[in-house]
Amino acid sequence: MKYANEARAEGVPVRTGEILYEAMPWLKQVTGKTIVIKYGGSAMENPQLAAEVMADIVLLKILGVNPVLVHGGGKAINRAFAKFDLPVEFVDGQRVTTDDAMDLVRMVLTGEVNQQLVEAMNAHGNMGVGVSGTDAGIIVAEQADPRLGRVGKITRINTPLIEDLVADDYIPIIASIAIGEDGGCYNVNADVAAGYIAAAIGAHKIIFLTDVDGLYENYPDPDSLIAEMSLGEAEAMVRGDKLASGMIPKLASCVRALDSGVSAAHIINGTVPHALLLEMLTDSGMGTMVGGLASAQFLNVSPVSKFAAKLIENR
Ligand SMILES: Nc1ncnc2c1ncn2[C@@H]1O[C@H](COP(=O)(O)OP(=O)(O)O)[C@@H](O)[C@H]1O
Ligand SMILES: CC(=O)N[C@@H](CCC(=O)OP(=O)(O)O)C(=O)O
Repeated sequence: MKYANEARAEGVPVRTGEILYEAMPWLKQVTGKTIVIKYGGSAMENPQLAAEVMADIVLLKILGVNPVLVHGGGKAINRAFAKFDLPVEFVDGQRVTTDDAMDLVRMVLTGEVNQQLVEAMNAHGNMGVGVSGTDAGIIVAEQADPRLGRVGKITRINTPLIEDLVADDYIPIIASIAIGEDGGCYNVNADVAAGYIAAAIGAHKIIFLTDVDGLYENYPDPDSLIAEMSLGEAEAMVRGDKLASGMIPKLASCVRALDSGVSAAHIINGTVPHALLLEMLTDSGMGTMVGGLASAQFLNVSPVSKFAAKLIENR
């Protein structure tokens, strides 16, 4: 037997109840909704953290959210390229991919990264289903530019498999490989794939988990980290020349998703423990939110303004 006083003396956190309660308004906004989560290779480097991200996604599912995970694995691909002495070259955030390199990219994304995520997620109940974008023709593409080799430009998303998995309460884990209109397969940037998928399935939100705190207007000046920006501001930034490699496809994807009716796009730091939960279920939120607001503001704005922004976003 144990007395209640002893339990308290061991430090039952009084704040826990308040924290759980704080989640209620946010949960009401997202429960039953489909959220596309793009998990980038940069934020997956620590396997322990990656396992925690998978656990958080399962928790969101248990709470009634329908997550659809789209993943990259650029760093793992770079390592494989180094092993086979293949040159790593990017043009506007897209990897130049020869025919031989394509086999390696597919092997790493579908055979290695995808299955690691499935394994980590399914340690918490068998909800995760790993698929390649080629399965059931989820991602269909054609050659983007002959100079990039087998890099795909997405022409279509076939949604039935994703929708069936979600309806059956599974969590799709999708590797960014596309089936070619002309046969074969294509390497598709995972940010781009996530934006197209979010648009095609009519997701409520899209969240990019990366390895920086969000989008910086003048990277890496810490004072230029953007808390909120409108669709118009994001479009202007994509058209401008300030964005560097990794953020070009991410912000362009935010724009595509918002243009297609997704209510908000977030770029957050996936290396912060429980970043997804903090963004989705707390008053403070995290990172950069695109959409729903008229003008860009920086992170040192008062928390009240972020709170108001969230309310507007969720209308
Ligand atoms: N304006 C910017 N704001 C934030 N990060 C930027 C910016 N420009 C370039 N970056 C770089 O983008 C990287 C994230 O993109 P990337 O490496 O492709 O990540 P992921 O694997 O998550 O897709 C950051 O680590 C950072 O170095
Ligand atoms: C065409 C293209 O660039 N494809 C990407 C696919 C993986 C990816 O996008 O990974 P991250 O999300 O980690 O960046 C690549 O080969 O790196």
